[in-house]
Amino acid sequence: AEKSLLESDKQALLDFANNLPHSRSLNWDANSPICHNWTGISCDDEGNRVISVRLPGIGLHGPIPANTLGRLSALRILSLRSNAIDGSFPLDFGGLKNLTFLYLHYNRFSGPLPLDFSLWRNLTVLNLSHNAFTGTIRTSLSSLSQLTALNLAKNSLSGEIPDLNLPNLQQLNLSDNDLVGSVPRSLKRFPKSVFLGNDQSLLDYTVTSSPLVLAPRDQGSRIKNVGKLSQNAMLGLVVGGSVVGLVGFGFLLFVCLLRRKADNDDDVFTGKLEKGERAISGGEDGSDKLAFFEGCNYAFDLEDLLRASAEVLGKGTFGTAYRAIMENATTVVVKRLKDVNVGKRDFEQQMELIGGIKHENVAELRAYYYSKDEKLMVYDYYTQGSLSSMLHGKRGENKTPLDWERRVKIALGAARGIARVHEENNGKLVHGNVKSSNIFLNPQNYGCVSDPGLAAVMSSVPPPVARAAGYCAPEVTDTRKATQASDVYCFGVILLELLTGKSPIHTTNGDEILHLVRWVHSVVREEWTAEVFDLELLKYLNIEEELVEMLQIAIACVVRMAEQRPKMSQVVKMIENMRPGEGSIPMPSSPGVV
Ligand SMILES: Nc1ncnc2c1ncn2[C@@H]1O[C@H](COP(=O)(O)OP(=O)(O)OP(=O)(O)O)[C@@H](O)[C@H]1O
Repeated sequence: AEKSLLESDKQALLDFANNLPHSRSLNWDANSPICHNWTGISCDDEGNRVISVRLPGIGLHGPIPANTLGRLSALRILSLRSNAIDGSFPLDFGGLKNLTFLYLHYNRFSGPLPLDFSLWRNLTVLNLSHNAFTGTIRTSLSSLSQLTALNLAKNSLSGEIPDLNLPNLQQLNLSDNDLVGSVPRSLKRFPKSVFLGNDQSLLDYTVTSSPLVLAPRDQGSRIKNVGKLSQNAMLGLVVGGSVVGLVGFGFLLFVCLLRRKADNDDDVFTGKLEKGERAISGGEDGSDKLAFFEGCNYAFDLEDLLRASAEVLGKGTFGTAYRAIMENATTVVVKRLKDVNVGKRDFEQQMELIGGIKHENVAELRAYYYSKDEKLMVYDYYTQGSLSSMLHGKRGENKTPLDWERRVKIALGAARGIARVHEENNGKLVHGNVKSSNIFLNPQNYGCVSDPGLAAVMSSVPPPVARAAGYCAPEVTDTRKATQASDVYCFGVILLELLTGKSPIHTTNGDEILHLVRWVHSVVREEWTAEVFDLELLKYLNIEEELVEMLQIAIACVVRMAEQRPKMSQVVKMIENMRPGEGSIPMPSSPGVV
């Protein structure tokens, strides 16, 4: 049955190519294997269905013939950008229920946008810019809860912009249309540039500041009542606030504590922490205290945190990370969690579990804080940044050259760290968020994993934002439930990042989004193995064998069937075997000892 599905996909593509003139020839030979040889076509791992059609700049001209591409019911990626296709948006695309990326920009499409976008629930990126679409922007776009990028620029769309409720939307462009009215509330977080080239009235709004900065005015009257310490905190925050680019983290905490303070009159602040003291907070209900872990050498408490100035490091799946610099120059990372759905007891239990992991390859949780309104975690600050920023650079900066030796150490360390996490809780703890922005370097320059076990306290694993989507094991896309096997998959993606130097989801010249795992598979399948590797690595001599060996380990980790993936402890052994010398490095703390 599967073969016949592929056969009908093939027929649909032939019908398409035979009925739409194109100035460049396609090598779509009915007798050659479609998944391997046909330009622009890729299939799923089993080779049963066509999942991606990419035909940019082929010189396609004329309308898309009806009942052709619309029959590719397993299609996830469709790119026909930069052609000369005209006519209206094909009605039969409604059958492409799995469509995730749709690129039709730089064509001559005209007529209205489809009425009902809810047909494409998985749509993540939609680019229809540089066409001649008319009519209104559809309200039904709101049903695309996965949408991260929407580009409708350079069309002739008219009317008002509907209030689109798209929480995951990160990129928007509606410029150069004939839109009127005002920018709806939901889109005021985007800069004015995305509305340029429409009616002037659209530019008359104030960009809403980051929703992070809590500054309720009515708190002002309470400030007088909080005594000396808090006045110091105020001072701290004024100083912090005067530094450009710093957000008043103190203020943030301050406000939230103030609220508590007003609610119950306990003293909010504990005294200084004795070295090594287990300081799970002294307050009556303990709700306002930072809970530190044993052996923590930090001499700071909430009061110091209050006075810290902080900078937003980034927003992640589970919340926002801040770099907080204390007055004594201690720098920590504070993670402010959103959507925690467990009670205090369960939260504490999970934090104790995570904080109890003492291992050189697991970033240590130093302290945490739980109150009704605020859940915080405190980590060391890693000055070198994450593996992600080292490999891919933040906006082109920060890129650290990583030679092969360093990459092997990072891979090995991260593998050991994840394996250690998997031993916790009677061998049941899942990391749940393995990705290169959660890998740091320990003092010996081995990889070190951060952020384990958070999924357990969160309401649900949110749909991955585009950046994280490349790590998502295929089964997790449906189940939304991370497992140890899905951690192994994510680790495999990190190995691929280390080998290729590419991001798990990367764009090619023409804004198209490629999925690293699929890309590697397609290249390896066609036996261009050498082309897979990071150019920077190819300048080192005599490492080819190790590169290929590591590639094999990576591919074993990202196999589609979860039960066929190796266990993390086996992955550690495989990497160690590649490097006989590495296996003998003693581990400072034996697993399980807290
Ligand atoms: N302890 C740390 N030291 C230095 N940088 C950090 C630390 N923890 C996080 N970061 C950086 O801060 C940014 C935001 O981190 P955060 O963990 O909130 O998001 P993320 O890693 O992108 O996603 P997720 O929430 O899914 O882990 C990332 O670039 C991350 O690498």
